[in-house]
Amino acid sequence: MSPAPVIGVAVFLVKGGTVLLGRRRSSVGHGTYALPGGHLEFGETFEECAAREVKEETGLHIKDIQFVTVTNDVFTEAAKQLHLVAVYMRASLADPEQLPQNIEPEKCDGWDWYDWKNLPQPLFRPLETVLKSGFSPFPDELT
Ligand SMILES: Nc1nc2c([nH]c(=O)n2[C@H]2C[C@H](O)[C@@H](COP(=O)(O)OP(=O)(O)OP(=O)(O)O)O2)c(=O)[nH]1
Ligand SMILES: [Mg+2]
Repeated sequence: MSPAPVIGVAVFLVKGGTVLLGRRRSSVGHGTYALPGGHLEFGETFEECAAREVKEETGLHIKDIQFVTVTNDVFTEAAKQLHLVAVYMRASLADPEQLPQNIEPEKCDGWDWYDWKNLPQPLFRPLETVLKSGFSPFPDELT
């Protein structure tokens, strides 16, 4: 039988015209740039999951957490079949001075801020899907 779809929550953490990205070391999307995020746990709201995952992966505290968009991707070429629903949230730093730390180096090569108009390549496929749809995490006045 096919495995059940998995629910991920990913966060567009924005600062000026930049977003926080890290290169994945996980088997799914290894070597691609992705947003901080992780799997929704039982009983969590999307906002709770976003705040928890960003804290666990980068040490950063976030605020103004809002739902922005959702993707639905099926990875069939991987050894393990994966159907991924990702809920994207947007947030900002609770303290603009706080710096990201690479708390889970086995999962990520490190975090950095990237200009939205000049993103690194390759991007994690679900994130690529979001971009291709024309989505921007920035309010009109910043783009
Ligand atoms: N981190 C992250 N995950 C994403 C993005 N887009 C997307 O579909 N996802 C999906 C992939 C995963 O199946 C799911 C969770 O992300 P993850 O692979 O970082 O999971 P994780 O190990 O940090 O989570 P956990 O099992 O510790 O809770 O969300 C994205 O841009 N960033
Ligand atoms: Mg993660």
